Parts: sequence; C-alpha cells; structure tokens
Amino acid sequence: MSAVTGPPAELAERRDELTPMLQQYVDRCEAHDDALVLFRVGDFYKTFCGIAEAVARRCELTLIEREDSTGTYAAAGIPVDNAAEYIERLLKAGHRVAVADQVEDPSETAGIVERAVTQIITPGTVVDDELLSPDSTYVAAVIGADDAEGPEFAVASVDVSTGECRVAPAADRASAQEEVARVGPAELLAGPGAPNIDAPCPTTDWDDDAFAADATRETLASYADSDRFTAVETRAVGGLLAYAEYTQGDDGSLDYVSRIQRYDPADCLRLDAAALRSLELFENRAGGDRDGDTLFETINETVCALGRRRLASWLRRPLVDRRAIERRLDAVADLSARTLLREELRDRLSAAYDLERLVSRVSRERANARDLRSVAQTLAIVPDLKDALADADADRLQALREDLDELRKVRSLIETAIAEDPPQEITEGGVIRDGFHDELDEVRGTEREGREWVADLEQQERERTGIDNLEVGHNQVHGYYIEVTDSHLDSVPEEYRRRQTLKNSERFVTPELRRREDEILGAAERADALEYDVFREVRAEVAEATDRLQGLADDLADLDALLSLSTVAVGPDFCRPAFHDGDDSLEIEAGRHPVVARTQAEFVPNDADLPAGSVGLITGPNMSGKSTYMRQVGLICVLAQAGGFVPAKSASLTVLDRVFTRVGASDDIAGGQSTFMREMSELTGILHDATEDSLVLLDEVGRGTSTADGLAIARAATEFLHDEIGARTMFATHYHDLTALAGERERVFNLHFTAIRDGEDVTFLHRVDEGPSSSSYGVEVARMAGVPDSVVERSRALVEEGETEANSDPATDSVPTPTKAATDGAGVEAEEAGAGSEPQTPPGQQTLPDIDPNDDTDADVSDEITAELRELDLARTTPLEALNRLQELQDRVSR
Ligand SMILES: Nc1ncnc2c1ncn2[C@@H]1O[C@H](COP(=O)(O)OP(=O)(O)OP(=O)(O)O)[C@@H](O)[C@H]1O
Repeated sequence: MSAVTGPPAELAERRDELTPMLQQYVDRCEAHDDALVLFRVGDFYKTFCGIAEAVARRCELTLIEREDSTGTYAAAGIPVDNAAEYIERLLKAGHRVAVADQVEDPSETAGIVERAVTQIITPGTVVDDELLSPDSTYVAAVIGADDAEGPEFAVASVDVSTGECRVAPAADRASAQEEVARVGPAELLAGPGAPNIDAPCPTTDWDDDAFAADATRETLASYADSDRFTAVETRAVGGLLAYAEYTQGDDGSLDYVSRIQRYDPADCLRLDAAALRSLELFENRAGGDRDGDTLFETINETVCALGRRRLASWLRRPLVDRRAIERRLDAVADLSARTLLREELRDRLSAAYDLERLVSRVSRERANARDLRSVAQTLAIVPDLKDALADADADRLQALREDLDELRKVRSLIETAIAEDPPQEITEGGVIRDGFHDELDEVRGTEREGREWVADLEQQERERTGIDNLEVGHNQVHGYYIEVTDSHLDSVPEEYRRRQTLKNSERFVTPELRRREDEILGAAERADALEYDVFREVRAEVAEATDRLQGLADDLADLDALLSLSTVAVGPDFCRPAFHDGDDSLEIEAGRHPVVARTQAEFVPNDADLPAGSVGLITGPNMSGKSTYMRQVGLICVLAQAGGFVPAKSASLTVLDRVFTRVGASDDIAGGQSTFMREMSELTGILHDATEDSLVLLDEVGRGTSTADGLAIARAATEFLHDEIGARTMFATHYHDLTALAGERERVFNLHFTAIRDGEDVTFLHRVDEGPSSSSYGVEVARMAGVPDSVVERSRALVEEGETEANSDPATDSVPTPTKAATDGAGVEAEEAGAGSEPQTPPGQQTLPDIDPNDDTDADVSDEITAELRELDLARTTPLEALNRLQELQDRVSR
C-alpha cells in the first residue's frame, strides 16, 4: 500500500496553486502526518491522490477524478452515513485514521468551511459503538524505568470506551511480556526504554517526550492522586493517558477515567502468553475464537456486555487469595442452588445496557437522548435486583445488594426530562418532554397555537370568501399559501397578496398568515435550540454522577459474571472445588476437559492425583488423549481460581501461583524464531520462574531437535523440576525412556493412555491408567489417517526390523539414561505387556535410536523414516503436503 500519511506529494509541492479546500486538506494532512486523514466534504469523507488510491483499494471504493481550476486529482469518498464499516477496514489494515470534520455550518459560512480533526481512531482507542465489539478494547503502554532501583518496566492499559485503567510494575522483560499478553491489547505503545515485546497487536511509536516525568505527572494529576504511583508507573500511565486524550481530539480530558488501578501481577494466578494460548482460554490454537471452542466461550453465560467483560477479566486474572476464591464460590453455590432467583436475576439483567460505555459517552458529551434513556432503563432494573437478592445468603451477594446504587435522582431526572422514544439527533427537537422546562413549554405553545391557527384557516376562509375549493398549503420555497383556482379568482378578497401563479390556479398570502408563519418558524427554531441546551444541561447533570454510575456498572458486571458461573455450575457433573493447603495432593475425580467434553458426546472422564512436588510422566499412543488430559487439569485449576465450579465429580485443589505450559514444537503455531529455539526459551522461563506452588504442563518437550538431545533435555528438565523446584508437573512424552525416572525419583510417577489393538485396528480408550505405556501405535494411526497401504506396510516392517535389532543387541543402546529402566511396571497394557519384571522399551515406542554411527545401512534410513512418520502431525498437514512427504519417503526407502 502506498504511503497514506502526510500530504500527497503532488499536492504538497504546488500547495499555493491549489483551491482553498485542497489547501486545507494538505494542512490537515501535515498537522496529522501519523494518520490517514479523512476529510469531510458534503456527505463524504474524502481522500485524494495516492492516498485515495490506497483507500479505494482497501475499502473497495470507486476511484473518481476530481477536476477543478487547478488540475485533475484522484479522489475516493467514504459515505459519512456508513463510515464505520470502512474505517474498520482501514484499522484492520493497521492504519490510524484522523477524522477531519466540518466545524462550521456550511449554510452560515461565506467562504470555505473550516474543518478540524475531531478524533483520531486507532485500533486500541476506538470509542464508536459501531466499531467496537462488546469485549474490552485496550491500548497498552510499556516503558522502561529511568532509575536503576525498583522494577525495570511498567505496563499500563486503558479501555477508552469504558474508562477502565490499570498499571503494574514489571520486574523484567519476561514479566512485561507476560503482562502485555495478559492484557491482550489491540494496540501497544512502546515508550522510551521499552523492552522488545512480542506484541499480539500493532505497535505504535509515539512521542517519547509524552512519557517524560514532569509531563506525565501533570497529565496524571487530572485523573488521580499521582502520589499513589511510583515514578515508572506514573510515566507509563501518564503517557498512555496523554495518548488517549490526543486520539479523542476535541474531547480532551477523559474525566470518566477516574479509577486508575495499581496492581501487582503476582496478586493473581499468572498465565503467560504460552499458557493463555495452549489452554485456549480466549483463542483456540488456530488463532480464532469460534463459538464454543475456547474456555471463555464455553463458560460464558452472561446476559449483558458488562458481565461478559467482567467474566473475561476474571478468567484472565484468576484469584490467588483463598478467602476471596471461597467468597466467590459461596456466591456461585448460593445462586446455583436457587433456580428461581437465578432466573429472575438473569431476566432483569438482560435488560441492562452497557452502562460503562454509556457513562463514558455521557462524560465525553457524546451521548444522545437515546443513550440517556438507556441509562434510565438500566437504573430501572436496580430496585428489582435488590428485592430479588434479599433471598440470597452468600456474603458476596448480600454485599452486592447493599452496594447496588439506585441513583433515583438521576433516573427520575432522565425519565422526566427525556422523551420516551427520542430521535437519534439531539439538534432537531423532540428530545425533551413537555412539562420539564417552562420556557420550552411556552415556545412550543406558541408554535402549536400558530399551527392550529393555520389548520383552522382553510375552513374559515372558505366560509368567509364562499370559495369552497380554497386550500391552505405549505412548501419549502414559499412557505404557507392560500390556493384558489382560476375560476374563483373574482371572489378573492382584497388583502390577499399574490405569491405564485400556477397553470390553473393562483397562490396567495395574507399579512396575518405571513406573521403567523414567522411566528411558527421562529418558535420552532427557538424550541430546537432550547431543547438542545436543555438536553446538554440534563446530560451534564447525569455526568456529575459518573463515579456512582460506574460503581453501579461494576456491581452489575459482578452480578452477571457470578450468575454466569452459577449457570455453568448447575450443568451436569460440575462440582464445587475444595481448596486445601499446598502440601496436600491436588486431586480430581472424574475430571473432564470443559471444551472438548462439550463437543465430544463420549468423553471419558479421568482422575488426576498430583501430590506436592510430584511429576507425572504421561505416555501413550498419539491421539490417545494425553494433551487433552493435561490441559483439563490446567483448565480446572484456572476455572476454580476464577471462582467457578469445575467439570469433575470432585476436585480437591491447592491455590496455584502460576500455570506454565510448554507444548511441543510441532504444535507451536508461533512463527519467526526457530521453533526449537522458542521451545527452549520457554522452557528456560519455566525452569527459572516456577515455584512449588506452580503447575507445569509440558507436552513433548525436546521434540524439535535430535532424539538423543531431546531426551537428554527432557530428562534433565524433569529432574530439575522435581529436585530443585518441586512444582507439580505433568509431562506428556513419547520418550519412553523417560519413564525410567519413576524408579529413581521419589515423586516421579508414570501414567499412560491405553488403546486396544484389534488386528490392524486401534481403538483409543481415552482412559488414563497408572504406569508407563507399552506402545505408540504410530503406524496404525498413520494408516487410520489414510497413509497408503504400501507405505504403512513398509513402515511396519521397518518398525519390526528396528525392534529386532534393538532386542538382539542391547549393547548398542546409546541412551544417556539408565537402559535397564526400573519402572513400577503397573498398568502396562495386558495385551502388550511382557511378563518379565524388567521393563523393556515397548514395541513401536519412540526411544533413542540404536545407531552405529559408522554403519550406513538401511537401518539408519528406517529409523529416520519411522521417527519422521511418528513426528508427522497429520492434523496439521494438508493432503498435498502429505503426498509430497510420502513421495519423498518412498524415494528414500527405494534408493
Ligand atoms: N477423555 C477423552 N474422551 C474422549 N475423547 C478424547 C478424550 N481425550 C481426548 N479425546 C479425543 O482424542 C483426540 C486426541 O487427543 P489428544 O490430542 O489429547 O491426544 P494426544 O495423546 O496428546 O496426541 P499426540 O500425542 O498425537 O499429541 C482429541 O482431539 C479428542 O477428540
């Protein structure tokens, strides 16, 4: 796309020759040279020259030629009436948009109409409802500290549409990265000293001076007591708010951002980007959020936008304070036990409007009369909610009931002032109710009287003149008139003045009609102007209650989120989790993966038992359910700490400080860095940051490198987690040799998933059992996935060859781990298990290759191919890639 910021070169270089309008366009582009300027001309937002070409392409608009006395220019116009959809496209393409609106009434301006940039729309600072989803939209800023003491960085975020604003210190780059991931901003400002962040959104470079200590202290002072914040926090949040102000153009200060929250990321269960992604809390691993395939969508039963955002925030920041968790759970339990109360609350809450956004519009003087009505309608449900909650027992619900603010005065002000079904525009009358404002009533009375007089005039004049087809009418050009057909012109009274001659008739006015007309028009105009003033006064009065309204919005949000959790809680097989001290075992009985179980009719529940400091090594065939099982444990813990009931028969949990996940290389969707490198740096993060209160879920770590190195790394990491950290760990692996650790380390144990082989068919039981697995069935899975018979047969032969060699010459084993692995032997599948007490590497299971480096024989090729076949992720391979891959394998085996 060609440059879309700054003035188009061909206009800028001959600026003095341009028409005044294009000169103004160039000026605005120059003044906002970091944004794409949309320039209001009539009913369109116009762009010109190269910018127009880019906009036309992106928005699929027709490019037109605009000709004036100075030349011909390409132009593209976005219709003002449905600008939102086009602006959305421009934002999606990564542009910032500056809207230059007419700030003078064209009908009252002799020369060129003045235009000013009234708003800069960026992905993270959108406030228009049409451009916003109900979800939170944050712009975040990250900066580095000036001084050597204290945390290195700070991360601030603000949702300009609601006023939610927070700031947190970050000790190091990883913490800053983690916090940014958790906020999930739509736009990130990299302030001075910001670390290199892998941002999930466009990054904006903004004026570094805006983050200077003095400037930010001054900005922050108009929002909060700046003494509450540390130097680095002040700079992060102050600079961010200055940016938010700048984007809102004329609106300037964002008064409704009045509750800036400082927080410590350690005050909630920490989930980094990898955990958010691999647990699929908000996005599935394919990067989408299709209905129902994320944890959030699965448990979201909220009925209003306030609750939806609150539930998302609870899930993003689960609690770590056991008392707070229990309090939430008490409320959920109470509500889940009372069907009628739940139904009534849901019913009432579903009538609530998005109070947070309404209040911010009121405060920014952007709210129209309908918005005020929506505020009143939301206030109207509060007394009923309070009544209904009288029945509840839980402390949290009683506290909410007491706290719910009816704001009676505000409600009655709106109800008495604003018409019931007001028009969208606030300048065209019909907004203020009769009886609210004396002067307005009087002016309206004058207008009404005048119109009545005109309405009666026709009958009166017919009687007076005897002209029975005389008509009184009105048109835009001539105003009111009395129309008489030619045949009756003789009877027209003397005082009639001719106004217009038509084909068969004449139109007249009388001095009295003209006077009345002026009176009506004057009164109507005056009434509109007065209404607008009165409306602004009412809106300003409502704005005075911003804090209280935001407090109410907060309570409604909490109530809806609690209701949502309780609605989920009454679903089949959900239970209230119990929390105990960290020393006890984390036990889940008949747990289910909340998302997979919803779509999988035959989902098999599984138990989990993780004593403090234990490491569960999970082996089993591909597709048998290892990842699902581990994730379900993680999700149950997250959901429980968010205050929700969990999908299990019972769950006895400990409060975790962090959940770490590391999924294997082939499952990694992130690009850029080498996948192995990324895997290792994530593993480093885990080994560095995990504590004994953490849950670590490792899925096939070490797969991105050679088998020997991979196994060595997997083993060393497991030992470290067990010996040094003592974090509860689950490790799904195809490295069967790792299972030997169970015999060597006190708290390492084996679990496996079973599949039944019936001839060539494999049926997955999806059931976890104790002990290591005996077979991977990789070749059978390849066959089930449709790999051609000849390749399957060849693979099978190669596997068997490999086994024979492995069994016949144990001395060649190059495993850097004990080769005579002592496992507990339990749970080895009956149909496969050897009777001997010494566990062997089971047939078909991935193990370290028994390779003589000097022996360049078929066996090397077979090992390689078998390993590659196993590694092949069929779920992520297109048919074409699969065919190519097969061709390549076939070439290699037939060489
Ligand atoms: N407990 C279960 N009950 C029913 N179906 C399940 C269960 N667990 C997993 N599945 C199904 O099996 C599929 C494969 O599961 P999963 O990805 O967890 O296997 P895996 O053992 O991790 O495989 P791989 O080793 O290839 O990564 C899932 O997509 C799901 O449809």
